[in-house]
Amino acid sequence: MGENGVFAAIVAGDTFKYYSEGEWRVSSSGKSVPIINPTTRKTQFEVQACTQEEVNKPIAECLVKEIAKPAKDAATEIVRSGDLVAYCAEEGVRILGEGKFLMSDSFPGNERTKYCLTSKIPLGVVLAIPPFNYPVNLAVSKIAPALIAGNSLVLKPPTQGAVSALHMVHCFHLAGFPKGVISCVTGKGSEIGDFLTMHPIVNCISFTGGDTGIAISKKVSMIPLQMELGGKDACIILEDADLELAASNIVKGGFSYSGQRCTAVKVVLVMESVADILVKKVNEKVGKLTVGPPENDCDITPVVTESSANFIEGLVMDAKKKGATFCQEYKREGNLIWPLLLDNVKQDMRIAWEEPFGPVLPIIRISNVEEGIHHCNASNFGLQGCIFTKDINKAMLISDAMETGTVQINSAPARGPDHFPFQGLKDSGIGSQGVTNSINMMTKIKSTVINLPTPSYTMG
Ligand SMILES: NC(=O)C1=CN([C@@H]2O[C@H](COP(=O)(O)OP(=O)(O)OC[C@H]3O[C@@H](n4cnc5c(N)ncnc54)[C@H](OP(=O)(O)O)[C@@H]3O)[C@@H](O)[C@H]2O)C=CC1
Ligand SMILES: O=C(O)[C@H](O)COP(=O)(O)O
Repeated sequence: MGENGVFAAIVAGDTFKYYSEGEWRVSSSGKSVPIINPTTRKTQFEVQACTQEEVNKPIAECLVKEIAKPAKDAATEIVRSGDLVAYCAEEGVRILGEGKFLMSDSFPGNERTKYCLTSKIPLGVVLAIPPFNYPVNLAVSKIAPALIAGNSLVLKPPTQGAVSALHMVHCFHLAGFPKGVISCVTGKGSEIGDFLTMHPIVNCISFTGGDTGIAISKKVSMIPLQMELGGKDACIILEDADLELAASNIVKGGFSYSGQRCTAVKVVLVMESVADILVKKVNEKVGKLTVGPPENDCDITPVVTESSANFIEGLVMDAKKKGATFCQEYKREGNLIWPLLLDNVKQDMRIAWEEPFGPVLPIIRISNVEEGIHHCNASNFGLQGCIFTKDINKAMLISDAMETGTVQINSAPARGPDHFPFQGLKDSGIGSQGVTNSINMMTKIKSTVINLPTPSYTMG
């Protein structure tokens, strides 16, 4: 079985290596897969039995390098994307296999002369535009429902994240997707965006990102839009809350991927009577966050661009000038900003309203819950929110009063699991995502009506 000369590098002992990042490698699984010669029915070759981690790593490493996502989170994004595709394939079969049969005499005044058959048909071409923070997962969450519903798809990946997305597209290519079903065009959104979004062959746009989505909505013609835009997710803490649980969720919700998630906790509204204890607990946890390069799997990594870092710094300096309490010293090196909790934030500070998309979290102290609800509802955003209390009755009342697409009770905001509906009110979006909603949104209803000359029940 041995290979000689130029091919020696691709074999380890009797087993062929696998190829990743320009190198021939041996799997950490220590296992191999036999390839049986159909003629002799004996093992002819052995190849590496790669682990799931090794399969994911080529894409995941791009995420680390391109968007500074911590290594563990990058691998999670890839696994999550694979799971989403698998679930979508099943859900598509369920949803698209369904139709409806309606009879005219079930509506007042009609006879049984019409049989209506309805089914779902594809829209045509779906344009998918994901943002930098989930260039793979938020691409797949658009690609999978579009394809299972029978559409073809054009992906315009975020510039920062494009290489990760290209690797993901290659997986679809390797899986044998027919030519032309998926296209992936790269380039700056500011340069090719209008051409794509206003292109006459595009029948639907699924977009995730910032205010750009609002501009697109105003420009495009009469096609279905799915827009997931910014958020200023509020976290309301009542007096009876489990403060340890709340503190853990505030840190996880506010600082994971350095706050660069639309669903990040972006303002904490805490009852004054428990504010000191909560702030102490949150500070202890913030102190344990590691700061540094994504390759080292640090919790806080450089934010995506220098202009993002400058924007975040602008919010911090505005809060400083207007008297916010700094729980940590503000520290920045290049794009790396150390996690910062700002206490006693007031309504006139920009950070009370704007989303930093960075590791900086404001705390507003409130004297009653209505104040918290009012702050949440006064925002132009309405993505998610969360409430911490042990009183489920109160939580339900507050949830109903909050003008956000989702309210989490006793947990930080989050999009997943990916089959849950995900939607924003007001400037946070149009339509609803989640596997089922996306499949439905990317199809049209088609009816065929059979007309009988005489009512069917008159015979016999
Ligand atoms: N609701 C949600 O799920 C999310 C919301 N966000 C929001 O987005 C903000 C910033 O994220 P970011 O990714 O920079 O958002 P952007 O809106 O700037 O970019 C999102 C996507 O749109 C593309 N794009 C840019 N200009 C145009 C255009 N004129 N026409 C069509 N496409 C265009 C970008 O491409 P290119 O990279 O080439 O510019 C990118 O692929 C955050 O502050 C947050 O508010 C972000 C992530 C998720
Ligand atoms: O774009 C985003 O930031 C997301 O849609 C949030 O997803 P997550 O809650 O799973 O991080």
